[in-house]
Amino acid sequence: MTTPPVPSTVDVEIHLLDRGLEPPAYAHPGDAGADLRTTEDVELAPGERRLVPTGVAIALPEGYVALVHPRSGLAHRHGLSIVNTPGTVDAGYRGEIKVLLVNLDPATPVRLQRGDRIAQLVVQRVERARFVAVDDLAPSVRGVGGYGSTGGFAGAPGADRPEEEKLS
Ligand SMILES: O=c1ccn([C@H]2C[C@H](O)[C@@H](COP(=O)(O)OP(=O)(O)OP(=O)(O)O)O2)c(=O)[nH]1
Ligand SMILES: [Mg+2]
Repeated sequence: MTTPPVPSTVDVEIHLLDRGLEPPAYAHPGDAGADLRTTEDVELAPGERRLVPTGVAIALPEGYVALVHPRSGLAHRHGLSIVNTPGTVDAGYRGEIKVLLVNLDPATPVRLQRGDRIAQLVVQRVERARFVAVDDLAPSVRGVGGYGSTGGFAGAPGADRPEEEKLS
């Protein structure tokens, strides 16, 4: 019988700037994102965006990043998203993590109360690139094709036109 692998964890220092709120937490074992809460009551009109505080500051180890992702349930039910999704929290950042919320619903305001879970923080390893200048890039199968070069969806306007024509 094989033993299940031990989940990978990393210690991340956290400073709770608002001790009245629950700290970020994973809702289930195996979840990638730990939920972040708003410290404030917030009302967002349709189309409005707002930088919302979470009351949390962290010190990531070098070689890690924390990404601020929307919560899919709030996006689905209320059209609540994040303008700069996913937000990037650098390893060297010691300030309060904030969430740039946007109400994408065309008609209905979003009303959040202090303590509501508004986003999720995904901590992951990240490589730093050493950029090496060259005159010719290594060839690849894709080459310079992008922006829909492999096709879109069947009902899209112009879907019957050749791929090269649609790109120009
Ligand atoms: O959703 C986010 C995104 C960023 N930040 C904080 C942490 C991050 O390390 C810092 C800078 O973010 P970013 O590099 O994305 O913004 P910038 O516009 O490039 O600002 P800067 O010039 O400070 O790097 O802001 C957040 O709290 N929440
Ligand atoms: Mg930056």
